[in-house]
Amino acid sequence: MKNYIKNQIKKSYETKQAIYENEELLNKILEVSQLCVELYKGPKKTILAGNGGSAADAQHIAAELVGRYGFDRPSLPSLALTTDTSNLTAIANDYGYDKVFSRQLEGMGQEGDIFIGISTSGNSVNIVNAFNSAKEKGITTVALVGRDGGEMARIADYALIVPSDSTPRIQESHILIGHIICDIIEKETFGDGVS
Ligand SMILES: O=C(CO)[C@@H](O)[C@H](O)[C@H](O)[C@H](O)COP(=O)(O)O
Ligand SMILES: [Zn+2]
Repeated sequence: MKNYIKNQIKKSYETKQAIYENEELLNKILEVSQLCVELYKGPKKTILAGNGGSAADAQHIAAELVGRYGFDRPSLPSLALTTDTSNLTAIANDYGYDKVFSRQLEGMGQEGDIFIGISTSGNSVNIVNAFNSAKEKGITTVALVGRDGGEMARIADYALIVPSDSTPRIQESHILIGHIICDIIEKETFGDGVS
């Protein structure tokens, strides 16, 4: 059993090692971070969404920005579309679960915002629909995904694909990438920058 636990940990750090060695993915993480830094120079916001564990990741990342990540500084506007149960239940009930994020994005997204959709498969239909709504509104789309990236990676402006086929291992890397992006945003916007 202890070996089983050690094997899970090994798989987790091997996935992170694969990211560490993937220059293309590292460049994309940097590109998305810089995009967010530019966004926060104006009155724009990041918007996030995901299902299940990825819903928790969306909320976690939004809270790092609105609250604080590493040090005290002014709040950065960020919205997780997974938190308002009245919106979620009404939209799911009246239009279907596939519309829970796209409908909110249509109401609350503004041109120039960035929408980050989080999914391990890259094929969650409610996020794919939200990407399509985002495009119509002039909102930049970022797919934080795994496996082969799925439909989301195909239609997003930027695709960060964790090189793994395991849902939990992908999720563990998603939050690592989310933390790195928040770290860069905070340091570049309010600190001494990132060298
Ligand atoms: O956290 C986990 C599994 O680790 C689950 O809650 C998982 O997020 C859910 O099954 C999601 O519905 C999966 O959706 P997705 O990652 O394919 O978009
Ligand atoms: Zn999970």
